[in-house]
Amino acid sequence: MTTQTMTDQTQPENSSVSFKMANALKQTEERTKLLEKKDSVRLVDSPRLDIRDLSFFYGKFKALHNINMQIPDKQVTAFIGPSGCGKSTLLRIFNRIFDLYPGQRTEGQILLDSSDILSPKVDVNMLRAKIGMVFQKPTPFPMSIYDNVAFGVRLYENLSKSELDERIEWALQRAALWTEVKDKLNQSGAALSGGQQQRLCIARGIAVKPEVLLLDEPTSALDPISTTKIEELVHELKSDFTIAIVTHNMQQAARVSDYTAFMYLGKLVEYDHTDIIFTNPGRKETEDYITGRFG
Ligand SMILES: Nc1ncnc2c1ncn2[C@@H]1O[C@H](COP(=O)(O)OP(=O)(O)OP(=O)(O)O)[C@@H](O)[C@H]1O
Repeated sequence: MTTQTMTDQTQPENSSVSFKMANALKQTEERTKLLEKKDSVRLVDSPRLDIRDLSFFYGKFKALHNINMQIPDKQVTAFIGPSGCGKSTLLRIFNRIFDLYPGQRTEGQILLDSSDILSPKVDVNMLRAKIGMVFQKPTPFPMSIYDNVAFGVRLYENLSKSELDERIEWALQRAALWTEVKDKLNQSGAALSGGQQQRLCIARGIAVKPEVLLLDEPTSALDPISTTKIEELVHELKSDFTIAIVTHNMQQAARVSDYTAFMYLGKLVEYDHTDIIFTNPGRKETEDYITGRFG
């Protein structure tokens, strides 16, 4: 049934319910057409983020071009591609960090739980509780280990002392840091090693129980042992969270991710299951990149 006939049959002229239904149907039809048209798109079984025709501008410079993809729930999606292709720009859109900078703007939509997170109506603080981010360099706040992890929880929730203690322990356990810090929770987070600091930042990120965790090159400043720990952690965390990770390290993408997106010059060139991207990519550019021929 087309949108038009649906509308005609069910709609008393001013019924907002039928109007919404017709609108939703129209959007679905448009989306289907869009997806059929594009080869750099992959639909996933249970999308957590649905990115629709997303473009991004730094002033007049268009850094991202009409990205269409879905990020699957409780899986790890890696973003790879040569320096400057737009990986970090894309990740920073997901929790609207770009809002902090004048002159940066988006076009298109990103749906989370069927609402557009790019809408001006969205409460950005609440959005950042749902979509947490961990940066390249560990960035513990200048406060104790406990207060670092409690920081976001205190902002968004009103827990009793014992509930907060429980949440801190849970987050540090999930971040595989509890046994190393449980006897020094009041010490400064800055006194931990780089790898521990990054796990502290992950604990801080998950303490508010976000739906999505964004990791922007989380191991690039770490030694190999800490890197392995974070990679194991990423694998563990996907049972609870949807994870998107930007990495320069292709072995890392191959090891930790279920899906991989290859970007080049602000475009999504190819997006597929990680084993397909690394063993049988569909595009020459992807093959050239993963075999080290450029980038
Ligand atoms: N603040 C900014 N103002 C203007 N242009 C920017 C800004 N930040 C990034 N760009 C440009 O946007 C494009 C994408 O940059 P981005 O940092 O997202 O790439 P990337 O793939 O994450 O690179 P890298 O792997 O080196 O971190 C590049 O051309 C970059 O020069």
